[in-house]
Formats: sequence, C-alpha cells, structure tokens
Amino acid sequence: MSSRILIVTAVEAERKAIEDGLKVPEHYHVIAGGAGPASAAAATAAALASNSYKLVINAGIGGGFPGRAELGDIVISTEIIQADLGSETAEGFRSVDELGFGTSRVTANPEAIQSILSALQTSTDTPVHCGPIITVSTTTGTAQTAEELLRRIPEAYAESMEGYGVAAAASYMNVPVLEIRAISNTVGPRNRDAWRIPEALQALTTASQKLSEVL
Ligand SMILES: O=C(O)c1cccc(C(=O)CC[C@H]2O[C@@H](n3cnc4c(=O)[nH]cnc43)[C@H](O)[C@@H]2O)c1
Repeated sequence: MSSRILIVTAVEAERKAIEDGLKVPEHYHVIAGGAGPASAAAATAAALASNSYKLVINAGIGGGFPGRAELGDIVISTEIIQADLGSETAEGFRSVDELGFGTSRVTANPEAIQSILSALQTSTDTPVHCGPIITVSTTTGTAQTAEELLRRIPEAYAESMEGYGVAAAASYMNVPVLEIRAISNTVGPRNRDAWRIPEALQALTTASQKLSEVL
C-alpha cells in the first residue's frame, strides 16, 4: 500500500500554506484543484488515477457557523455533506438521500480524525472542533441562507466549496478521506472586509505542521 497522502486545496495560497508546514514534503502530494465541488472532484480523480495514496485530505480556509467555530479555529470533518444536492419541493428542500437517488454524505476516516485531533489539541492553543463540514456551490451570504442550511444540517460546524467533490472522488476509489478547514469568516451576511484570510492561512500552516508529525 502507498504511504503517500494526497492533499487537495482550492487555490494556490492554500496549497502554499499547507506545503509550508509539512515536515517531510515527499510523503505528500499537495495540489490546488480549483474552486467548487466539480473542479475539486475532477482534480482529485485525476490524481487518484495516476498515483496511489493511503489518505486524501481536502484542506483550506472556510466559513464557520457562529457559536460552533470562530475565526482562526480549525474544524476537522466527521462527515462531509453536500448541503445543496437535492430538489426543491412544495414542502421545502429534500436531499438526494431523502429522495432515494444518491447520497450527499461521506463519512470521514475515524482513525485519521483521531490522530490529527490529538496532535492539534496537545500542541497548539488554536481551538479545534470535530463535526460535519458542509459543501455548497454558492458561498452563503445572508442570515436567511445560513438558517436554512442549519435547518437542513443542524450539526454543521463549517462551510466550504470543495469537500464533497474531493470526498466523492476518494470514496469512488475506496480511499479514506477527511476535510480540514481553518476558519476565515463567519457563515452569514456577506462582509468581505471581515474575512481574516492571512490568519486562517497561518492556522492552516500550523495545522499542517502538526498533522505531518502524526500521519
Ligand atoms: O484572496 C486571497 O488572498 C485568498 C487567499 C486564500 C484563499 C482565498 C479564497 O477565496 C479561497 C476560496 C475558498 O475558501 C473556501 N471558503 C472560505 N469561506 C467560505 C464560506 O464562507 N463558504 C464557503 N466556502 C468558503 C471555499 O472552499 C473557497 O473555495 C482567497
């Protein structure tokens, strides 16, 4: 079995933040696969078709749900959920799972979660949370959408745009997967001036340093 880990980010700045923290870079392949679930799935599938990996990680900055994950915190996924994959009906949104023609959920690898969680909790002051991370094709920009997403997935901690794409490709190839997000902004009314991207990228580098000590 391969000993390498594939890490997929959306953009180059996230890729660099991860790579800057890695202790033994040759044990990892870090790619920026593009924004959104389709680009992320395509990039992950292409990487998995040409090499074998023991684990796939989707990593980057993300939105945190207020009261669950604050700016600069780290969230590790327990489940990766495409929150907008389904149908609108007269009774409201129904996921593909409820409608019976697919799944919008991938369970993250429990052993990898535990290893990363222990490494981060014992060695950094950064708060680390474990919970579902949702994937959306459109970044949430209103309180109404944030409420609707929490109605659909009450236990969500964070939001991103790539997790489910990466997870779907990894699951298809039977490779364990998880998602890690450093919180750059709050999920809710859009306020780009309040995004803390440099701080989130720094938290990502620290997390990458620590995870590369245990994976
Ligand atoms: O402008 C920059 O310097 C810069 C540096 C690093 C990353 C970015 C991005 O815009 C990354 C986009 C990426 O971030 C995720 N993200 C962040 N916040 C949210 C959110 O509230 N809801 C959904 N996704 C979010 C997402 O995965 C994007 O692909 C810019």
